[in-house]
Amino acid sequence: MSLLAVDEALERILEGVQPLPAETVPLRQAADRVLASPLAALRTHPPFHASAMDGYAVRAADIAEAPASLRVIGTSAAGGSFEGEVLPQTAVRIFTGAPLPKGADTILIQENARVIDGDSIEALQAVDAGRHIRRAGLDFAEGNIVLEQGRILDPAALSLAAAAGHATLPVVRSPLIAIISTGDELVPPGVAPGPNQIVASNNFGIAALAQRDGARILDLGIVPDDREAFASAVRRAREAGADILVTLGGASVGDRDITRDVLAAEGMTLSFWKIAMRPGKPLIFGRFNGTSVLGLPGNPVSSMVCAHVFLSPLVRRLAGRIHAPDLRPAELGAALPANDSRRDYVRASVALGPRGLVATPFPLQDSSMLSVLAAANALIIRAPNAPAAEIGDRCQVLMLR
Ligand SMILES: Nc1nc2c(c(=O)[nH]1)N[C@H]1C(S)=C(S)[C@@H](COP(=O)(O)OP(=O)(O)OC[C@H]3O[C@@H](n4cnc5c(N)ncnc54)[C@H](O)[C@@H]3O)O[C@H]1N2
Ligand code: MOO
Repeated sequence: MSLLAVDEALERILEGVQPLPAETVPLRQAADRVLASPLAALRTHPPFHASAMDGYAVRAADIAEAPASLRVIGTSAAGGSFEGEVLPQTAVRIFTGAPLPKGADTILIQENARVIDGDSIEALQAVDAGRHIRRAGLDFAEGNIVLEQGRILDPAALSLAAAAGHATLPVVRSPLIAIISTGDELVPPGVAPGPNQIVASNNFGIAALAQRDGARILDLGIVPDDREAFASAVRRAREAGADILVTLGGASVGDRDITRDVLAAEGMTLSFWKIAMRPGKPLIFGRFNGTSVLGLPGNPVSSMVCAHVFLSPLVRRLAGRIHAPDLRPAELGAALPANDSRRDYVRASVALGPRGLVATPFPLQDSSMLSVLAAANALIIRAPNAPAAEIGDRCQVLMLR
C-alpha cells in the first residue's frame, strides 16, 4: 500500500483550521503578537502644524532679502504654545515639536540667525515658506487605518499603535501547545541517565520552534511507556485547553509504541498514520474536539523535520500568521543516490557559489544525529523515486536558518 504523500498530509492537518479568536491585551504584551483586526487611528498626528527644528517661527516674506532683522515677541516650546500672532518683522522663538504660531509660515533654524540683543535677531539667510514645518496630520489622521489585520506587532508597529492613541490592542490568541515526551529510556537534561537511558532532547527544539511561530508551551514532561501514565498526560493536555497536542516517540510499530492506540482509546479520531517522508515516516495525525494531535516520531531529527514541515504551518495558521517556507533553488555540491518512494529531507549545508546557492548534503543522514541537524542550515528536498543525482544538478532546498 502506498503511503500518504507529504503535501496531502499537510492539507489534512490544515483542513478547516482557522486563526484563533482575538483577545485584548495591553500594548506592551502585544509585542510580536498578530493584530486581529485593522487598526484605525484614534487621533491625528501631528495634531497641529509643528516645527521640525529649533529656531524661529517667521514670515518667509520678511526675510526674503537677508540679512533682515526681526523682533522676537515670544516663545513656543513643545508642550506649550505662543498664543499671539507673528506680525510683519517679528519672530517667535520655537523649539522642535512645538506648535507653529499664527501668522508664521516658515522656520528659520537657529544656526541661520544671529542674536542681536535680548529681543531681536538677524536672519542670515532667506527661507522658503513651509520649510521645517510638519503639517497637521502629516503622519496620520484620525480614522486612517494605520495597521492592517494580520500585522506582526513589531517594534515600529507598537510605537505607531501607541501614537495613534491605543493603550490596548486586539491580538490573535496564541495557540497553546502541549508536549508529552514518551519513553522509559528518557531522563531530563541535568539528570544522570541510568544504565540504558538517554537524555530527552526533542521537547526543547520543538518548543523553541513552536514559540518562534507564536505558540505558548505546556511541557508535560516525560512519561514512561505505560498506557495509563500516557493517557493521564493526554487528559492533562486536554484539560489545559491545548490547541495542539504534540507527542514525542512511540509512533512506530514496536510493542511499546502505544501512542496511537492510547490516543484512539482517549477518543482521538485518527486522520492518518505513516507518510511517504524520510525522516518522519511514522507520523500520526488526528483530532479531539478542538485539539489537533501530532504524534511525532521519537528519533530527534525525524521529530524536528516533521515539526518544520507540519507543526510550524499548523501553529502559524492558528496564530494568524502566514506560513511561507523559505524554499530556494540550488545546485548539488555532492552526488546523491536514487531516492526510494518517500520524499526525502536531506540535511545539507548551503553556501553561495559562483552560480548561486550550492547545497552540499552531509555524508551521515541517520535520523538520530542532532549534531548533523544542528550543523545543517537547509534540507534538500528530494522527490519520491528521484533518480541518482550528480554534482551540479539542480535541486530545491528548504532553508532552516
Ligand atoms: N520495524 C520497524 N521499525 C521502525 C520503523 C518501521 O517502519 N519499522 N520506523 C522507524 C522510523 S522511520 C522511526 S522515525 C522510528 C520512530 O519510532 P518511534 O516514534 O516509535 O520512536 P521511539 O521508538 O519512541 O524512539 C526512537 C528513538 O528516538 C529516541 N527518542 C524518543 N523520544 C525522544 C526524546 N523525547 N528525546 C530524545 N530522543 C528520543 C529513542 O530513545 C529512540 O532511540 O522508528 C523506527 N523503527
Ligand atoms: O522516518 Mo524515520 O523518521 O526515517 O527515522
